[in-house]
Amino acid sequence: MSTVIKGGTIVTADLSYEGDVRIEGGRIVEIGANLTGDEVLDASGCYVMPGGIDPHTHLEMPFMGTYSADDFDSGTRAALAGGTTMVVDFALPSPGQGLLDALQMWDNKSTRAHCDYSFHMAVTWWSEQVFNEMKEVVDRGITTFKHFMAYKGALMVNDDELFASFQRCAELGAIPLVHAENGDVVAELSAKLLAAGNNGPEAHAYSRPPQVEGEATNRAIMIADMAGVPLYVVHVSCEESHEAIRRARQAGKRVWGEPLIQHLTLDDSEYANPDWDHAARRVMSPPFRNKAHQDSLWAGLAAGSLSCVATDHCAFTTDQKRYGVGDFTKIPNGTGGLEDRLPMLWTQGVATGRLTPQEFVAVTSTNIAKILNIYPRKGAILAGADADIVVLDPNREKVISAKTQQSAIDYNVFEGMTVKGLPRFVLSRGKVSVTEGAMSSEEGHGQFVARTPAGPVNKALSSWKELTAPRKVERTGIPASGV
Ligand SMILES: NC(=O)NCCC(=O)O
Ligand SMILES: [Zn+2]
Ligand SMILES: [Zn+2]
Repeated sequence: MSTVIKGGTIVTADLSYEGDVRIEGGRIVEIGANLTGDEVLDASGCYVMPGGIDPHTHLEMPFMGTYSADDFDSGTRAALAGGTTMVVDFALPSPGQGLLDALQMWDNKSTRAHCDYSFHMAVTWWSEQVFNEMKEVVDRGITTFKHFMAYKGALMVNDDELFASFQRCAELGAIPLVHAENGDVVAELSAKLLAAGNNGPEAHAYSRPPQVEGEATNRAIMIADMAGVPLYVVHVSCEESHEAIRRARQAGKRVWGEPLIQHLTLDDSEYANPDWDHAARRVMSPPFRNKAHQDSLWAGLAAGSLSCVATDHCAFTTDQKRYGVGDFTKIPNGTGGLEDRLPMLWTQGVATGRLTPQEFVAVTSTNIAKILNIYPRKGAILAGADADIVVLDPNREKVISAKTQQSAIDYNVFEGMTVKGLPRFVLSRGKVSVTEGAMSSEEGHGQFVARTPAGPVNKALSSWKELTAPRKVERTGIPASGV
């Protein structure tokens, strides 16, 4: 059985050209003119692009006394509906829990996935057990380790733990990720705000000013540099953090920054909304920022100082958000976005001229595939690549509404916004999973994507570090001790 995507414009991270794409056995087998197949998908007037890869999701994650509401069923349906064909979710051991134990939990949950997926492993505490299990985790194809510099008293790790874990990542050819916010300062500011009676959702934003993010980003960059390892900074929301990444990259450090579609398109005026639910639904860390920070993030995507657009999809229902009535620190942190990332980025990025279609592909798919060392199996339209494809119709439009979304929650932070640029078809390893908004995906179709460590950047960096490592100077004729 073969499928041909016919008559579209193929757009990759570096090229745009007319061509048909033939798929067999879940892979792209041929690209050319006038191809034939058993099934034909009409892509005329559309862009044929690598399916989106969302490198940052939290599906059915235990967090702040509850579980995020989208699981691998609804979450990956939402992904596919919006043109995302792979998600990378965070396996999150609770402090004291083994990494392999947590991995087993995530393996069990992910059997419901409709699209392919991989995991990052979180390092939420440090011990000999964690040190040892990191090797086994890498051997199982998980080569990225996330560290929370915030959430003091829960997931946060301190600088000595960061340094130890980063050095272990360097040895294993793995990449550390950081949630960069100064958790000590956030805890102090939160307590101060609460003591002053400032307990509404807007206080969440006051407790996490851009400085806490800029400071932690810079600290993580320097610690990674000393450990001799690349660094990936998740949910970069502000100029302070972007500036630290930009400066590091200009100095030759291997650092990637990931803004979220929410931070690019929604701003902090949301927290001033008089409706408590409206504001609380938008509580996430880092919080939404002002327009100047948004401009910085857009500029970073165009300039290449920021690399990937993610969602940090961590959706909680309104009832769950209400755990924090009277105390903003108890509002579960997180927002949704999986279904909306590509259409929002196309509408507000490509249609406005802030990004080219090629840059769109780079920041939604190809760059992260390269960082994760799964390119060109993922993130590419090439013979041999997995047929994870979005056929994007630049003229299809809709108004975003919670009523028609795949996500299990009862609202959408982009509610009422018009998006133009929607999938006509979405294919997951060759399976047509979405046709003009109608779902035909299959629970359990998604497969785990194992990754290999020591990608090109890790290799280059370790060669450089080895070359420039401290070396003892061998001397002859050393004078006698002066004592
Ligand atoms: N971002 C957020 O508020 N929630 C999800 C967990 C995290 O990434 O910090
Ligand atoms: Zn985070
Ligand atoms: Zn996250």
